[in-house]
Amino acid sequence: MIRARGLARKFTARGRTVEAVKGVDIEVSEGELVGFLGPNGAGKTTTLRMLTTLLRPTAGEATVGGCDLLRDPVGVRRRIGYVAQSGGSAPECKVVEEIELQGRLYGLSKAAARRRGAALTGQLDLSGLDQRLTKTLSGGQRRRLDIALSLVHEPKLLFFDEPTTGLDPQSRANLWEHIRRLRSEHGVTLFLTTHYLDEADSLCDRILVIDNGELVAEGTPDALKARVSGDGVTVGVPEGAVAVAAEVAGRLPGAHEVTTVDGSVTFRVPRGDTAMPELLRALDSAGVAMTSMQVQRPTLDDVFLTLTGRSLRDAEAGATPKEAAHVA
Ligand SMILES: Nc1ncnc2c1ncn2[C@@H]1O[C@H](COP(=O)(O)OP(=O)(O)OP(=O)(O)O)[C@@H](O)[C@H]1O
Repeated sequence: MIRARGLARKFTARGRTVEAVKGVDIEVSEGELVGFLGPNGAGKTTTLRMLTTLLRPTAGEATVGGCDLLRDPVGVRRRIGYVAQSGGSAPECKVVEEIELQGRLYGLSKAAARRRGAALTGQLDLSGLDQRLTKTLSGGQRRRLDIALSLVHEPKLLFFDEPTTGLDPQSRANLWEHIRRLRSEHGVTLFLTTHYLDEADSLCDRILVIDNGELVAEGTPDALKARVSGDGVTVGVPEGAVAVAAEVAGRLPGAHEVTTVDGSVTFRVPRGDTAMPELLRALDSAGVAMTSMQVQRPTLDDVFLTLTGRSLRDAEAGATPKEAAHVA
């Protein structure tokens, strides 16, 4: 469905050149739900805008939906849907009118546009809202309308930029369900960008991790997490016993990354659950009473940290602000 080789994009603004995407290879098969994960400013939107023909690459090539990105952009556009971060509905238009208008723009007859509008409002739980002005919709409802608009021409490949940014937890969960159904019930292949770890983890079959315009990893959420060496363990002990507890923890087979913070010791071991009884015995022999204990399976943030040396959240905090002007 998507095959990109060495896709790159530079921006030059006010005499400064930014290499937003530095030559990425992307492969997405039919029926996959693939996430593009990275901090703010990593190059996700730029890549998506290139793959959807909105921005010309400065280097590289791609086929999208079977059409060549550079030689047949119109063919690409016919075969894909794109839900942009900002959405695209007109505020003073009714929901159903907006969908039907989109259908007409894609060349459907009035009757066919009406049928498509009815099918899409049903599919995306918008039936009861079809006479509402789009400006009165909630964030989640507007997102569902954006999806409906992108599906009018029945594309088999949908690009989705930050699907749930700005939504409350309930609307996010609801939107995730709709995204899953697009694939399972309607056979749509999905490529979405996100900087939410939980979103990538729960929704995607496969994740591509991008940082500073380069792909730094790719795999299923589980395979990526397996690249982090072991479970994280945090053990609480009385203030005066932290140094002894750290020494005891460091002697466990395979223990590494031992650190101490206030009244606790954290470290990694290959298997947190099997290390626990041994740690308890060893602490007991050293005369240290454990006050709390937590074992954490690796998260995607641990993956990002392992790969880049920075936490995804820190990377977000240090992101470079976007230039105001687009230099295409
Ligand atoms: N039109 C532009 N002019 C100059 N620089 C740009 C332009 N668009 C993007 N950039 C820069 O390219 C880099 C990648 O931006 P991009 O929007 O692709 O990141 P992103 O991963 O999508 O971030 P976000 O999660 O915030 O949407 C950033 O450094 C950004 O400032």
